[in-house]
Amino acid sequence: MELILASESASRRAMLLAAGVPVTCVGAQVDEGAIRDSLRAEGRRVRDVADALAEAKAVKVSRRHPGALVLGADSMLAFGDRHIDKAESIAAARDQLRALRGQPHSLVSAAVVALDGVPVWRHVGVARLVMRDFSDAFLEEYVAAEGEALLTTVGGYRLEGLGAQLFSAVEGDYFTVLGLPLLAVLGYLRERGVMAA
Ligand SMILES: Nc1nc2c(ncn2[C@@H]2O[C@H](COP(=O)(O)OP(=O)(O)OP(=O)(O)O)[C@@H](O)[C@H]2O)c(=O)[nH]1
Repeated sequence: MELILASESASRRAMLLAAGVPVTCVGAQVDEGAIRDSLRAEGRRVRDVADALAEAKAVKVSRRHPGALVLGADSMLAFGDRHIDKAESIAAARDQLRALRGQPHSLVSAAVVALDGVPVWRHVGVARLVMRDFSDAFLEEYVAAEGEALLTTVGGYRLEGLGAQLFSAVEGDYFTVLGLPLLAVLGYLRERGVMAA
């Protein structure tokens, strides 16, 4: 059975391919902002919003690919009562990192698998990260070194890269931080016989 990744995330695609899961990537083109705003207005938790976005992506793409398992995903930061998404500018990313400095936050990555337009599996992974109280000079060097990459990730960091220098502690699943609760996804694919058990 073919697995389709309803995501344009290079990190998610790379994780699955590195784990030996052949995937075809198809962008979902979902209006994430509309879904996010309406659920936030209802006071929904970050994990529920991420789950709903992952479902919307998986279901939309699976309607166009009957018979295929379609994996959708979404990652967001929970910081106090704030829901944090990808920054829209380098200045905003810098401000976001300054706000997160010296504080704990959670990175939530939701995954939903859909088949023929119906969700058939879901999992939400949560990792807890503690950002060290780095200096302003460090922050400027980091922002200059990362540049546009700051806009491609939900926290403005790539843990597997320079982002490692931002943290004093990371608790939970490394893959969840990178954008996918990969171990849970692999477990499901084995259950479905897509991968050898
Ligand atoms: N490489 C890397 N990517 C990260 C890290 N933290 C978060 N991300 C990425 O941040 C992005 C979160 O944005 P999302 O809206 O969930 O996904 P997207 O990249 O817009 O892609 P779609 O699934 O098509 O919506 C994802 O691509 C995650 O893989 C990290 O530490 N390293």
